[in-house]
Amino acid sequence: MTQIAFIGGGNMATSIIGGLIKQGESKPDMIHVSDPNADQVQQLSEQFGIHGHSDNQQAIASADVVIMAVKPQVMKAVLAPLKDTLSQRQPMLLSIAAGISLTSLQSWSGCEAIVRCMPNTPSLLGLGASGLFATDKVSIDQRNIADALLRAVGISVWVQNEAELDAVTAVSGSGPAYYFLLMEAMIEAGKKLGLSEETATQLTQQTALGAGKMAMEADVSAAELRRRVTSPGGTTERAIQTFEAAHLRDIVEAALTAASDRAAELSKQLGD
Ligand SMILES: NC(=O)C1=CN([C@@H]2O[C@H](COP(=O)(O)OP(=O)(O)OC[C@H]3O[C@@H](n4cnc5c(N)ncnc54)[C@H](OP(=O)(O)O)[C@@H]3O)[C@@H](O)[C@H]2O)C=CC1
Ligand SMILES: O=C(O)[C@@H]1CCC=N1
Repeated sequence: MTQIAFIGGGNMATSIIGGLIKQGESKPDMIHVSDPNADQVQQLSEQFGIHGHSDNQQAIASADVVIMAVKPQVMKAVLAPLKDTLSQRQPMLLSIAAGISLTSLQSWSGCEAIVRCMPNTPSLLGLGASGLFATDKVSIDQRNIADALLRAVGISVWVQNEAELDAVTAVSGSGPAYYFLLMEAMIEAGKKLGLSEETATQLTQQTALGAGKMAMEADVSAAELRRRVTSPGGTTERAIQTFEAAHLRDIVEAALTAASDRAAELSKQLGD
């Protein structure tokens, strides 16, 4: 079975480790994690029964796959002391960092087989959405391993060129935050209309879940599902008119463009 090392044991690593174990995709004994925060390492080892390390070198010592789950800003510094070992051992490197290019990852790690991936936090529940892109040095077997790792926590989609990962970041990487923002706003508005916080929260959460599930399961578009809620001359029509008058679609486009631009900017700022 594949030995996996996570460098960085934060939010995303926790989500993916949880998914891998829950789905039986990996045995706890085959997973190593390293993080400077000793409490975090202890918590992960206790929760999942995996090997915890404070030293990144120890974590990667026998890894077939090294998953880089640190913030983009520290990626170069984290890889520098590992470069000799990685160059010599040549595991597959899988980076989940926003906006760190394959060229930078290759030059900082010395690895040849590299997969860039953009997951999202619902991976914790097995409901993640990940975009992946691989160098041509990644073998079919390694590609299948990367795909299986991410499919253990949701769906995986391979993109055709590296630049598309910036768009994936904007749509699904950051996407959960947009839905949470809308939920925050609906709960606030519900309270202003007289509901208790608890009731507004319950109704908003269940409505988000129901709408998401309907969109997934229906054989018609989101636009058609929206039309079916919208009675002519009714309440939804008024709300939708209000959103359209405030140019919601333009706002969404501007927000996603800003996220995608930021991913590209990070790659320029943090690259060599
Ligand atoms: N959060 C999200 O929704 C998504 C995040 N990503 C990407 O995932 C990556 C991780 O994000 P996220 O999990 O949210 O971030 P977190 O900050 O939760 O996790 C990063 C972890 O790396 C640790 N770390 C810092 N320095 C080192 C080091 N030298 N060696 C080992 N570990 C180290 C941090 O420790 P400490 O806190 O002590 O510094 C922290 O625990 C980022 O690159 C981000 O772009 C991708 C998709 C979605
Ligand atoms: O906000 C970020 O930069 C990371 C990448 C996608 C989600 N979180």
